[in-house]
Amino acid sequence: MERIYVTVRARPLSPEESKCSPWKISGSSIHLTNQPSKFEFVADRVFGDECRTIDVYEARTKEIVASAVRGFNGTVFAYGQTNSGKTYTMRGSNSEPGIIPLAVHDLFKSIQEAMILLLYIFCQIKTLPICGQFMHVLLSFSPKDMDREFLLRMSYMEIYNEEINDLLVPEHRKLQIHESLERGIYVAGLREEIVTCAEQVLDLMEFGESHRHIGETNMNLHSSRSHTIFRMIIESKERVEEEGTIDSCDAVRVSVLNLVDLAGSERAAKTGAEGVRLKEGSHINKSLMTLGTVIKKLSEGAESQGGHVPYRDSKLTRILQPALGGNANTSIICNITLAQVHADETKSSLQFASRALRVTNCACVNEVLLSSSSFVVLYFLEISDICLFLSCNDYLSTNVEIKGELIHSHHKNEEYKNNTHNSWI
Ligand SMILES: Nc1ncnc2c1ncn2[C@@H]1O[C@H](COP(=O)(O)OP(=O)(O)OP(=O)(O)O)[C@@H](O)[C@H]1O
Repeated sequence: MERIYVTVRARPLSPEESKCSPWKISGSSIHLTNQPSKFEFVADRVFGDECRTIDVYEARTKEIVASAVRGFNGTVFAYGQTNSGKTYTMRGSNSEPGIIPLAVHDLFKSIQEAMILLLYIFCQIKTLPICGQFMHVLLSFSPKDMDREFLLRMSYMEIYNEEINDLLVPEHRKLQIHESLERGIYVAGLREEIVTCAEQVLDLMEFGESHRHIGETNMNLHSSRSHTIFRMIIESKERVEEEGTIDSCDAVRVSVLNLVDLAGSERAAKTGAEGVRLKEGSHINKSLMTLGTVIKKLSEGAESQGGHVPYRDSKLTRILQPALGGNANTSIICNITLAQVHADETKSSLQFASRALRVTNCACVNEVLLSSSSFVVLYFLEISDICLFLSCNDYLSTNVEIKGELIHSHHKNEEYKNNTHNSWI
């Protein structure tokens, strides 16, 4: 069991704003200096306005990415009021890459380093002095991780006015969420593009970005009017001598890495929103309120006590359900501003973050053993759209057989083999 990791990032202030900021950061705590009733919040890390995105990335996301390569699901999302720097943090700019490009580069680098290291080991480099960097890589991979081949897919979707649009295929709009025994929770019809290098992923991301809903408000010239979920699906298996065959007993791992840029909560009085912008703002606020309720319920232990958690009240929480109290390593980056004029909004973002700190998840390696005669599920598997659950009783055993069969046939399927044959790296 591991709790959600919470990082706070404050965006830079104008010289005017910084003269009268009521906030003070010290270490991993932040508090209001001018209130009789003391407001203080302690996070895992608090970054002031001079920090760089790479520092925020290294606080936790880097580890989540490395775990995703090893088969653990991971989710990182940026939360905060409008204009607080969420898109700046997640997507970044040319001069300062965001969490998504940093994670994508790291993902491919981890896979490549593992392969290089394997070669070194084959060459008996153990007898030579090992420098610090190699030692670090060596420690982060077990020998089993090194001798694996990977198949990566990416998808990119937005939730705009409670409708799901595929950003990789702009004509795929109003997609539906489904749940089935075989596939778990999934977005039907969402394109999953097979990718083999970081540049390809970032080009696809740029393409997706150009179709995202962005609009001008009084608070932000380029305000995100939708939540976006950038997703990498990482499938891996042990490298076998004979290519293209499923061994008599193959272990397949599939993990999902979600990098989420939420739209920001907003007050119409401040954004000056009317008409379309007002409608967008009300959808944004409504879904963020559901996210807040889900986090509140989880922080009070509702799920473990059999209580109701309203995941279904918004598309956002429904899609992110596994990351909220489920099988994933999850981190929240809470973007705030220290300006006096937004003190109430910042306080409310920090209250959300403090509840998130009390939510625990249970991440485990998603691996299934496929054998030609039977299949043994080790943990929980989400393969593209197929979910398997650890089975201890008859009901789940039956499902495991159905899903194991599906995965088995998935891998044996000629179309799957042809489509993916040259894409394993
Ligand atoms: N850490 C930072 N350093 C420099 N500029 C920043 C930083 N954070 C935010 N900004 C700038 O502030 C503006 C608003 O940031 P951004 O669009 O990322 O906010 P947001 O929280 O995503 O807003 P919205 O919810 O309205 O989409 C942008 O011009 C961005 O470049």
